[in-house]
Amino acid sequence: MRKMENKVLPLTCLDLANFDLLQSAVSLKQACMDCGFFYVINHDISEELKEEVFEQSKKFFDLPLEDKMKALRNETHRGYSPALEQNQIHGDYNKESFFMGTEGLKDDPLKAKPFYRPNIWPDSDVLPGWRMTMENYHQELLRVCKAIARILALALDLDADYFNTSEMLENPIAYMRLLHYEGGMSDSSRGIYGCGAHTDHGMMTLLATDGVMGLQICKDKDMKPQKWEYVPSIDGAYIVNLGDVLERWSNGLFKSTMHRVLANGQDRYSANSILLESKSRLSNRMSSYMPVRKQSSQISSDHMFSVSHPAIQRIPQGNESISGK
Ligand SMILES: O=C(O)CCC(=O)C(=O)O
Ligand SMILES: [Fe+2]
Repeated sequence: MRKMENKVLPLTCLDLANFDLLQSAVSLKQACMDCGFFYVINHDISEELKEEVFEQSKKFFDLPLEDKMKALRNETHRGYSPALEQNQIHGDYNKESFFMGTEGLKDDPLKAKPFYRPNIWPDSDVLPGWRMTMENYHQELLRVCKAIARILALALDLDADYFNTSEMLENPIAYMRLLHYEGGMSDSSRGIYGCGAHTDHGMMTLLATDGVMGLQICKDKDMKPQKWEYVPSIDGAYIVNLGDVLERWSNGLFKSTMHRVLANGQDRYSANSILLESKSRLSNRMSSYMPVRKQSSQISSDHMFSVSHPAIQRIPQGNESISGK
């Protein structure tokens, strides 16, 4: 088995209590261009709620498999996904998960769309209060995502509320996932990981873990040999990473960085929320988004085509200042 590298990566910390949004945007821009991973603090999600989520999550995963299978994941990607069902680049090892998404409100035409269908829940007699805790937490994560989106918009030289419109984040497609990695050891030589190397597909992901180390990122996937660095969890902070949607919109300026989870023999629990926005999924991308020329090698070759958001036609590069609006 290959020796695991223990290097820990220092990351930018975005403080949502900082009133100087432009100052936040400047340091966030640098973090987004560097690796797209950062921490967020002063988000106002209570520790009690987060602890309750992890407790309830553990209760669910501790249920007998036959009970968990009653909430089996359906075609709209909601519900329970047993271990070894999800294969990414290499097989994920002993990872089980539970998915929930945003639901359309009563009489909302969006309700008919697959991304807004009803969730699947464990039996409330078996896990009382479970649904309410998760719905509450999901709303809180969305609130934080929207606050981060304002600063990301400023970092892209757009209006702070650019993403917070009814077409975009006011009706977001947002999934929350509870994850449980059950013991086991990763073995790179056999391609066995807690979670194989991947980038996230959405706009951004917010992640909380139970503190057991495992998440690693690879800033340069073309470097040989690849260098993987640990991203530890920090008390009171969430880990945020940008996904492929934002990398495309920004013409590759902002990074959706490859990451994976190593299993180190211990059980590990995490919860993440992946935020998409509604328009890119519900309408034809090519008619909504203007195709632009690729910017040198900034866009990875596995992207079929490059689309940038119409408003993001020219993003200040490197040291150029952000004007704010
Ligand atoms: O569990 C983790 O720490 C991260 C999992 C992850 O990257 C994902 O689910 O996309
Ligand atoms: Fe991920």
